[in-house]
Amino acid sequence: MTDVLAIADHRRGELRPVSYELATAGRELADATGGDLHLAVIGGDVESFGEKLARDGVDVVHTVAEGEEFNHDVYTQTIEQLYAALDPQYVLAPNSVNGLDYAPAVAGRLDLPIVTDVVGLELDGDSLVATREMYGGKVETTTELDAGAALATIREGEWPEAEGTGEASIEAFDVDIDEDAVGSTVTGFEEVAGGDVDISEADLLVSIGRGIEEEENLDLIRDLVDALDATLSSSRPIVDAGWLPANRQVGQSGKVVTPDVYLAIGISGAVQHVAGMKGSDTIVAINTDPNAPIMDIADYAIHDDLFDVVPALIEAFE
Ligand SMILES: Cc1cc2nc3c(=O)[nH]c(=O)nc-3n(C[C@H](O)[C@H](O)[C@H](O)COP(=O)(O)OP(=O)(O)OC[C@H]3O[C@@H](n4cnc5c(N)ncnc54)[C@H](O)[C@@H]3O)c2cc1C
Repeated sequence: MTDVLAIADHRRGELRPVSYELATAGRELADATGGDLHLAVIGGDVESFGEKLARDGVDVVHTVAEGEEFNHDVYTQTIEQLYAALDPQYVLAPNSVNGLDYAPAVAGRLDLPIVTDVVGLELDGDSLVATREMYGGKVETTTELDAGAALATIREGEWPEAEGTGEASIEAFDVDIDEDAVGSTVTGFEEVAGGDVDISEADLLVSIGRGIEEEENLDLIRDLVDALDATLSSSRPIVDAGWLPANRQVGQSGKVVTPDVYLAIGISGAVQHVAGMKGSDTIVAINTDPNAPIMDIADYAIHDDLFDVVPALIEAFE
């Protein structure tokens, strides 16, 4: 009982990036326990998902052909049966909408301690030590679980995605679902306003904050977005003001994004914002305040007025 079982996440026909992050977190934990990493994908196009998930560090990918979309009862029953068959020490799930739906139920059924929204995991002797954030990221806490087994949900964007093509075997797992206990099904999706864009999938984000001052200045920013062929996102005040829809918000109460480039324009870098974008590969910040927290984490900090810099960037990129 030293293995780790991680559960991949998918929605609307696509594997979510956290699936590959789970592979990294699971590998690290399995290295510490001395066990194997099992990565399971439940439902959807399991054949193609299985191949995609067979990345470096994964020992076995278990594919469970049960339905297309997430279903609470199918997931809880399946994970219970995977647990019985594989006897893992630890179970990892995403701290996503789906993960938070089924993980507590699974922990209850398996009588496992659960720790959610984890940003770090390590072993200390026989104890699992989980790092979590409190007070909007201002305080880090550690939770020590010494039960010898546990379930943890990991925060998206905290571990790098596993890469490469490993030597994982891909095995179909036959599950016996009690249909009488399946109480709900996904019948469809309804987009919220502006829901056509998923900023968490973007490679290049132009993100704006209160520094743009007025809604009409969005036109200037949209010109830059077009010139860069980028995707527009924002800090929370922009959404609160109704200038952009909620699906554009980056941060603790918005989305976690991990683009190749994050261009922060007139954003101060409050902890709640940084929680959503610190996993970006390259951070570029434009700010008149050299002491703004965003300047500390920026790879390129442009200490200047955005109303001078943005037109110059548009001209250069057009
Ligand atoms: C529970 C909770 C959850 C939250 N969740 C989120 C979240 O998910 N996402 C989020 O973003 N926030 C969130 N917040 C809010 C967060 O605390 C900050 O208030 C917010 O991120 C600040 O947004 P901002 O950087 O756009 O604005 P400000 O902090 O006002 O920063 C504006 C920046 O623009 C710069 N600036 C001004 N004029 C110019 C100019 N002409 N040129 C260049 N720079 C200029 C200023 O120097 C300043 O640094 C949350 C808060 C709480 C309490």
